Amino acid sequence: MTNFDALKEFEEAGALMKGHFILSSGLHSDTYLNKSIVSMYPDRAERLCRALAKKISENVNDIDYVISPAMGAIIYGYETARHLKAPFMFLERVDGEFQLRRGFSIEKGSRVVVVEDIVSTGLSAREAITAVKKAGGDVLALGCLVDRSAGAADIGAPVIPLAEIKVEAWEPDNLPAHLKGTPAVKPGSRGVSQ
Ligand SMILES: O=P(O)(O)OC[C@H]1O[C@H](OP(=O)(O)OP(=O)(O)O)[C@H](O)[C@@H]1O
Ligand SMILES: O=C(O)c1cc(=O)[nH]c(=O)[nH]1
Ligand SMILES: [Mg+2]
Repeated sequence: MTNFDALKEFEEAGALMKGHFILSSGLHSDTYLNKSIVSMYPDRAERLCRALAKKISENVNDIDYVISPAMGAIIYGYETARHLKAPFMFLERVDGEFQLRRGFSIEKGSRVVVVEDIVSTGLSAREAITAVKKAGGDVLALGCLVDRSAGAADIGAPVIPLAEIKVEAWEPDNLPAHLKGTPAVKPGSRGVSQ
C-alpha cells in the first residue's frame, strides 16, 4: 500500500478532518486524522493493518508480542498482530502512566513491536516504549499507521510508518489567525476525566 493509498483510506472514510483540534500533546491543529472513524469500517482497518504488518515483517522478525497504547491504537495493534500471527496486548494509563494490566505480562527480553495509530510529537509512542521496557521487553520497532511528523518525531526506536504526512501544530498561545477564536475539540483520551 502506498502513502497515497493509506491516506486515501482516511479521506474516503471521512476521517481526514478539518477544524480546530486540541491534540494529545496539548498542541492545536487544523487537521485531525480520526482513526476511530476509519475503524468504523473494519474492511478499511483490515487493509491498513495488513499493509502495516507486511511492512513490519519486512523489517523485523521473531516478534514475541505486539503491544499498543490505549485507546486509539488498540484496534490497529490487534489487527496488525493478527496479520503478524503474534499475540497482542495493550497498555492503559494508571494515574497517567501506561501499564500492562488485566493479567498481561511479558517475559524479560521479549521481542516486542509497539503499534501506534498516529504519531504527532511522538510523546505517546515514547511513553508506550518506556512502559514496555519497564515491563522487561526489548522494543524492536514502533509501527504506526500515519506519522504526521513525517519522520521528525524522536521516538527512540526504529519507526515503521505505513504513511507519512507533514501536518502543522501550534502552541495554544501562538494560534494562527484561522484558529484564533474558533471553538476547539479534543477527540483523544489523554487527560480526559468523567
Ligand atoms: O505523538 P503524540 O503527540 O503523542 O500524539 C499521538 C497520540 O495521540 C493520540 O492518542 P490520544 O492520547 O489522543 O488518545 P487516544 O489514543 O485515545 O486517541 C494517538 O492515538 C496517539 O497515541
Ligand atoms: O496528536 C494527536 O493527538 C492526534 C493527531 C491526529 O491526527 N490523530 C490522532 O488520533 N491524534
Ligand atoms: Mg493514542
